[in-house]
Amino acid sequence: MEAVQAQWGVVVVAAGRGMRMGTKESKQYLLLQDKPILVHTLELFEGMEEVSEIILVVGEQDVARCEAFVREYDLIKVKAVLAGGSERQHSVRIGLQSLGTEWVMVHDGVRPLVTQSAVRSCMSMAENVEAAVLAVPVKDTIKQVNEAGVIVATPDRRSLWAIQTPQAFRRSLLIRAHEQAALEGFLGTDDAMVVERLGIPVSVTEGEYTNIKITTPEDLPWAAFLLASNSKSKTGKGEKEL
Ligand SMILES: Nc1ccn([C@@H]2O[C@H](COP(=O)(O)OP(=O)(O)OP(=O)(O)O)[C@@H](O)[C@H]2O)c(=O)n1
Ligand SMILES: C[C@](O)(CO)[C@H](O)COP(=O)(O)O
Repeated sequence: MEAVQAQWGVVVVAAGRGMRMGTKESKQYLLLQDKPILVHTLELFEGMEEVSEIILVVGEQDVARCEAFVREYDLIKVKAVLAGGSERQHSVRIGLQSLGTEWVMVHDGVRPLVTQSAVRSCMSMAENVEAAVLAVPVKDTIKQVNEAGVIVATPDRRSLWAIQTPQAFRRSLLIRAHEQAALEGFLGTDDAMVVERLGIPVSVTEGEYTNIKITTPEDLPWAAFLLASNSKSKTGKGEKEL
């Protein structure tokens, strides 16, 4: 992997309500090791020398408490905490408008387990090709199923990847793609989609299966376990158990 050359900005989107998690508190504020999931995510980017600014996008009702987190956890790279939109894509667009760097990543606030080395691979790839996303090859056989619950197709697994964040782009490209999508009323579930539809290639960088998006209740114990394993490997205490 080539070294990352540029200084990067990150939009961390965390304005969702977490309907699939079903908790009263939005999932990004649930605690793991006594710290909100969102703070774990922010600290990962705060600690990277290639990252110079972070824009945090949250629910309107959560702006004040997130500004308090920024102070409490000394997140000096967080330049603004903004109120997001009704869809993830709207939240990204709002965040992008406030970033000043030539290169940007978009990351889900609820993916706290991404590693700095995976982020670096993605940035490095994007600096070469303009647009790159982290992803992992799917391990299961995937079926397309109709409304009656009957299998209608089995796509070739060798071409299937599960897409993660961060997703990394030259900022001007991503802004143009989002403006076009907004103009045409296109709504996708990730940022690669808004770029792909312009006919611009987006490259996949192989990431890690542990970069889970905390989405449903069974993800929480798994995330807690992974976080504990990360802390152990950092201190060297977990080697025997592995
Ligand atoms: N209007 C929205 C919707 C989602 N997100 C963020 O996008 C990320 C990925 O979305 P997802 O896991 O789908 O989160 P939620 O929308 O909160 O979950 P759900 O779909 O279960 O309601 C999350 O960090 C979420 O907070 C956002 O910033 N603005
Ligand atoms: C961007 C993303 O994390 C890629 O997997 C995901 O698409 C966003 O969340 P959702 O679960 O699709 O709403």
